[in-house]
Order: sequence, then C-alpha cells, then structure tokens
Amino acid sequence: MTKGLDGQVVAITGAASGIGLACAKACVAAGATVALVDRDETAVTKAAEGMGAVPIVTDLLDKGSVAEMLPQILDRAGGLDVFHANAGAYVGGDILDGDPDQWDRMLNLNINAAFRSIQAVLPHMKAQGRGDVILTSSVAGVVPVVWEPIYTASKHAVQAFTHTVRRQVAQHGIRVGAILPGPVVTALLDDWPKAKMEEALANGSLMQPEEVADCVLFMLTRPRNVTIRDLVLLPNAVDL
Ligand SMILES: NC(=O)c1ccc[n+]([C@@H]2O[C@H](COP(=O)([O-])OP(=O)(O)OC[C@H]3O[C@@H](n4cnc5c(N)ncnc54)[C@H](O)[C@@H]3O)[C@@H](O)[C@H]2O)c1
Ligand SMILES: OC[C@@H](O)[C@@H](O)[C@@H](O)CO
Repeated sequence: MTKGLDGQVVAITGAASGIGLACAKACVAAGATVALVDRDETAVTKAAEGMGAVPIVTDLLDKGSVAEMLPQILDRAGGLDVFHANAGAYVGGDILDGDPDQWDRMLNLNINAAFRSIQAVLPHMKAQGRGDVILTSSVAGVVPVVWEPIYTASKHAVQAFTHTVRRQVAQHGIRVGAILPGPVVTALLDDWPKAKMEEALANGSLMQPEEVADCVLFMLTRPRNVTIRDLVLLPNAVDL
C-alpha cells in the first residue's frame, strides 16, 4: 500500500522536541525519509534512533552551522523535498517587565533563523523544480495576543514572509504554507504566563503535538496544484 509521503525526504527543524518531534514521527509513518534538525545533540540523536531517522545537529542561530545544514541533509538523507522551519522559542508577559536581550534571542530564532534556513534550501528546490516549505507560525501570527506582544510580533513576521515568499517561488514548483496552532502541550509553554497555564489546564484549552502533525500531513499531501497557505488550529475552548 502506498503512503502519503513515500519516497520523499523531509527535514524538520526543532525536531528533538514537541511539535517538530511529532511531525517527524508522522512523516516517518507516512513513508518519508526524515532528517531531524536540532541543536540539542543528545536529544536529536536519541529521537532519530527511536524512529529510524537521520539526526542533523545544527544551531540555527549560528550562520556557519546553518550553511552546513543542507549539504548534510543531502548527503545523509539522500535529497530534500520538504523543509519544515519549525524551531522557535517563546517569551510572553507584560512589556514593562520584559528583558530586551531575551526578546532579541527569541526574535533571532523565530524570524531570522527561520528565514535564513529557508533561503539556504530554496536553490536546491528550485533546481529540482519542486518542493514544499512549511513554517510553524502560531495563532499569534494572525491574532494580536495581548499577553505576548513580542512573540505575537515575531509570528506576524512569519506570516508576512510566508505570504510573500510563497508568491515568489510558486513559479519554481515550490509550495510555501504556514501551520498556525493555538496552545499545544510542549516544553515551550513552560514559559507561558503562570495564570494563563492555570486557566488553560482548568478549561481544557490545550492541544497535543500529534494534532498539529496531522494537519501538517494534510498540507503536504494535497495535490501539487493546491497550496494550504495558512492552517489555523485551535482547541475549542481557547478564547482567541
Ligand atoms: N507549544 C505551543 O503552544 C505552540 C503553539 C503555536 C506555535 N508553536 C511554535 O511551534 C514551534 C515548535 O515549538 P514547540 O512548542 O514544539 O517547542 P519545544 O520547546 O518543544 O521545541 C523547540 C525545539 O527547538 C529546538 N531549538 C531551539 N533553539 C534552536 C536552535 N538555535 N537551533 C536548532 N534548534 C533549536 C529545541 O532544542 C527544541 O527541540 C515554535 O516555532 C513555536 O513558536 C508552539
Ligand atoms: O498564547 C496563545 C498562543 O500564542 C500560544 O499558545 C502559542 O502560539 C505559543 O506558541
């Protein structure tokens, strides 16, 4: 029986944990060869071993490391059809209490590193006349979430990039789309404001990473003439 991603090579950043890890498992189950890209060498090696995937140790905040990412994927996974720019960090809270240096680190990862890593893989996709780029955005990319202004700004930037770059590269057979989840149970929410977490746990407004992975699989398995540009998924109970 053929599976949805048979014969395809998928690389996912931030794949040692949370949403990236769930997407990696889903892609392996769908028949893909998967490269797990992460800076956490121990975690990415263990995760890759567990699912028969290829670990690629990359620090997305290090230009030299990003430059080595594509050659390693091509060499060790045998190609690249899908690049999922998923790695990201979270800083919430009141602007008056914020630490601008912490914002800089998050903005560099959520925005600059995502853009840089995607630019690094596009020439390969252009040359083969086909490819898929998925960005993990957030509902905060389309809703101004008042308890997380800087994170919201970072994901609005991701949305702007998705919509513009999609139109630049569609002519090369490359699809670009964003997945925009609401709250998902991962390590990232350790940094959520405490009151928000207590409220979410009380009213059940959290999703599982596997529910996000299902949606990414849906995006990747549409006919080639169809792009899911934005897919927003929310727990029913979240008030956003
Ligand atoms: N958890 C949520 O509620 C939620 C909701 C919407 C969107 N998102 C987005 O989903 C994405 C993944 O988040 P998650 O919730 O799975 O978080 P997570 O903390 O579980 O996973 C993040 C992964 O990124 C890796 N990473 C961090 N910095 C890196 C770097 N410099 N280079 C390479 N890898 C690095 C970490 O090692 C980790 O494996 C992020 O872009 C986040 O903004 C999360
Ligand atoms: O806080 C609401 C959402 O922005 C949040 O759960 C999620 O986007 C964090 O990544």
